[in-house]
Amino acid sequence: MNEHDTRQAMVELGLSLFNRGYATGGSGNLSARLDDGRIIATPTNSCLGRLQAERLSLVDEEGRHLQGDKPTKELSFHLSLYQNDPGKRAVVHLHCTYLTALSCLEGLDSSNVIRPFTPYYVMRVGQLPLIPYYHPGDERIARDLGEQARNYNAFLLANHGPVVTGRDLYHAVDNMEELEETARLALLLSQQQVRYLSEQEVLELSRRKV
Ligand SMILES: O=C(CO)COP(=O)(O)O
Ligand SMILES: [Zn+2]
Repeated sequence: MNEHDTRQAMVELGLSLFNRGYATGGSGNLSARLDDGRIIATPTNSCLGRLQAERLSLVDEEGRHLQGDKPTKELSFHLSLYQNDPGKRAVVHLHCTYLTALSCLEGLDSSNVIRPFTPYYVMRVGQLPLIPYYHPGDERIARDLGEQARNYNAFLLANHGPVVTGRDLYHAVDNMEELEETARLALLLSQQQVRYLSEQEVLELSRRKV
């Protein structure tokens, strides 16, 4: 996608996420890496439902501000994901209700917060590691995500919310929506006897990534 189309996609997807309640108020941020390595990111304190294409922040690979409004305070973790895994071309961070609820629970399995029970969770996300709590904008989020970037395409920030990546913005948003619905189901089923997918079933699904 060229710069113009990326800007349009960011505005369109931000509005769509906002209109369907995945993003509220001024929380969350989006970014996408262009072919030349520059990055378009949502400005800090912006409402994802009211983004303007020409005001989106443009930064270089090192995060130097080139154009537009001041970028998100989470720019460092977006950059760290791109720098550590060239396959990642878009990053979506939200405070969506069910994943954020999950991120506040005690006793989570930090290697994989959601044990697989539906195919698309495995096919789109696979595993969801938990990142310890740090305040929003803390450089340690960037450090931890960078260390694990190659191995995962989604992360859950403890007491905060999810970070999901993709090969473009549409892919990252679709992955995020699948993950949020999976968290909703996990909480809905928390008092029920769930038949989890077997190791063999998970292995077979992980070869069918979408
Ligand atoms: O979600 C957020 C912080 O974690 C929102 O921050 P920004 O408004 O700076 O993007
Ligand atoms: Zn946040």
